[in-house]
Amino acid sequence: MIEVVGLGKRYGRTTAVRDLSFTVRPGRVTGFLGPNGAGKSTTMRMILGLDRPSSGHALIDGTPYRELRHPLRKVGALLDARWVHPNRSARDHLRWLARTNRLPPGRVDEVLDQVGLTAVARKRAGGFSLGMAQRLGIASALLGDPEVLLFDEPVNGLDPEGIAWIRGLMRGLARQGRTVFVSSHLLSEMSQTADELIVIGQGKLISQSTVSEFVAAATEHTVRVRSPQVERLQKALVHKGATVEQDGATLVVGGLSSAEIGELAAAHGVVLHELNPQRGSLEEAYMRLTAGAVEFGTS
Ligand SMILES: Nc1ncnc2c1ncn2[C@@H]1O[C@H](COP(=O)(O)OP(=O)(O)OP(=O)(O)O)[C@@H](O)[C@H]1O
Repeated sequence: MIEVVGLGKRYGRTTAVRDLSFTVRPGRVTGFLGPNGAGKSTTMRMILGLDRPSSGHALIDGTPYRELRHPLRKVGALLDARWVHPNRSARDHLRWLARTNRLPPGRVDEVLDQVGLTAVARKRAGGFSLGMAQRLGIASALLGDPEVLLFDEPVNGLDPEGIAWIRGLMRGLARQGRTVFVSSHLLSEMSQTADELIVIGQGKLISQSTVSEFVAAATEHTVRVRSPQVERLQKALVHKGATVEQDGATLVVGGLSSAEIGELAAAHGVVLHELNPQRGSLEEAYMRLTAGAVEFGTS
C-alpha cells in the first residue's frame, strides 16, 4: 500500500505538488492521471525518496522509502527506461543490479523471460529499441519480486503490441495482489487499464474514484427529455433546482440525472416520450475537469 499525506513540493517559485493526499491499495491497478506538468513524476519521485518533499510525507506499507531495509524487495519502479549503461548487455545490467542489492542471481533469467528479452539478453542495451528498453526497465523493477510497483508513463512511445503487453502485465501483477501505481496523461489509456483513478491537475487532487464512477460522473452532462406535458415538467424541474432549456416539446436538463428526472415526472403524473442522457466524450470530460484545476491553481 502507498499512502501520500499532505505532500507538497516547491521548486523555487514553482509549486509542482500541493497538499496531495491519497491511498493506493493492493490488488488493483491504480491509474495516476493528469495533464503534462500536473506533478505526477514529482509525486512518484517523492514516494521513491528521490526528491525531498517541501511538506507532508509518503509511506510504503507504513515506512518512508528511505527507511526500507530492502527497498528493491519492497518496491519496483520504472521511471526512465533509458537509465542503463549503453555498453552493458541486458543480462549484465540486471546481474549488476541483483549483486548490488543482494538479490538472488537466479532472478535475472526469470525476469528476462517474464519480459520476453531472453533472446537478446546478451546484446548491448544501447542498441535496444524504445520498446525493448522499456521491457528492460520493467525487468529491473520486477527483479526484487516487490509487492509495490510504480510505473511512470510506461506506454509512452510504444507500438500497439507493446501497449497491450504492458497492460496485460500490470493487470497480472495486480491479480497477484500487488500494489500497481501507473501514471499517464491519457485518460483513454488509463480507462482501459486501471481499476481506480487518481486524477491531479496543477499539483492538486481532483478526484479519486473507480474508473467506472469517474466515467459516469464525468460524462453525464445533460439529459434530453421529450414530453407532451412539457410546461408542467419544466416547472417541476426548475423547482428541484435543475437548469432547463426548452425547444418546443423537448427540454435539455442539467443538474439532475435521468433517473431523478424520470422519478420526478412520475411523481407529477407527467408522460415522457423520451429520456436520453447526453454523454460527452471521456476526453472532453477529462479536459473540462483538469482545465478547472488550472483555473483554480492560478486564481
Ligand atoms: N527539478 C525541477 N526543477 C524545477 N521545476 C521542476 C522540476 N521538476 C519538475 N518541475 C516542475 O514541476 C511541475 C510538475 O512537473 P512533473 O514532471 O512532476 O509533471 P508530470 O505530471 O509528471 O508531467 P509530464 O506528464 O509532462 O511528465 C512542472 O511545472 C515542472 O516544470
